[in-house]
Amino acid sequence: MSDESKIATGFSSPPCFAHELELDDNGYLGVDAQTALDVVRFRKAKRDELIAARLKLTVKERRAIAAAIAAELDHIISPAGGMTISLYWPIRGEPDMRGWMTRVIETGARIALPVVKVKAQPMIFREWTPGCAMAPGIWQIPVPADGEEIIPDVVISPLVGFDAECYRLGYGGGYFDRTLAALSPRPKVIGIGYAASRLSTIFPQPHDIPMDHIATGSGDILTRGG
Ligand SMILES: Nc1nc2c(c(=O)[nH]1)N(C=O)[C@@H](CNc1ccc(C(=O)N[C@@H](CCC(=O)O)C(=O)O)cc1)CN2
Ligand SMILES: Nc1ncnc2c1ncn2[C@@H]1O[C@H](COP(=O)(O)OP(=O)(O)OP(=O)(O)O)[C@@H](O)[C@H]1O
Repeated sequence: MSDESKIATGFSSPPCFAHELELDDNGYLGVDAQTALDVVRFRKAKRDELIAARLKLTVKERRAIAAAIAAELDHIISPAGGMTISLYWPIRGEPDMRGWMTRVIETGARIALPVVKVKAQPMIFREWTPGCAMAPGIWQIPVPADGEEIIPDVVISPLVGFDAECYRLGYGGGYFDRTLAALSPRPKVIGIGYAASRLSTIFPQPHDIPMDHIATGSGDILTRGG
């Protein structure tokens, strides 16, 4: 601790900022309105920047990174019969993991995709198999057209950005955070994205749920708290 803050507070531990927290409409602790607005602005600017940067990668580069991420995923979770793993249908330059999804099914594991049934609510998951009937979901992203709701053991989520604490920056809908908050027991959560999408911090807010691992195909798998 710096001498300056010791002098300022007279205490040997950092000051408590609990008085700056308040309950929002959802009943959870939030930061003050100005801070929340600053974070929203920062995230929007970073999203636009990071998506534009990854769209500049060539198809060949993106393919090589997706293959390296697949190898890291095999290392982290070893897909096998009895497991249900959720992934995503790639958009806007996200790593395309559809080849790996098919290989995972060959191990006997099941693949699920997220479905936004109600805007600004937790997503549900439906099983995906190669060639299954698909229908356009939110943002026209294809989702399995029908099938019962299933609960994944492992959720693999695409990252627009991430930080060293394994916090995720997504598309600003709060969908993964809401979904993870609603799942009990909580699945293992792995974020995947590009090494160049790393930020020093995403300024985590009370609603942000960190990933357990982040794989970028760079050979350096991030583990929360590790
Ligand atoms: N490929 C893929 N599929 C996915 C996700 C993903 O990240 N990647 N999702 C992962 O979650 C879900 C969709 N995520 C979405 C996130 C935001 C908005 C959206 O409407 N954003 C608003 C801004 C929100 C706001 O500011 O309140 C917008 O762009 O206008 C839509 C879908 C489900 N499917
Ligand atoms: N558990 C929750 N309950 C209620 N609102 C939430 C919850 N999680 C997130 N939100 C809301 O969603 C908004 C967007 O969150 P955030 O910026 O973290 O989205 P994101 O993780 O980038 O998006 P996505 O997961 O959709 O890709 C937040 O400002 C917050 O109001």
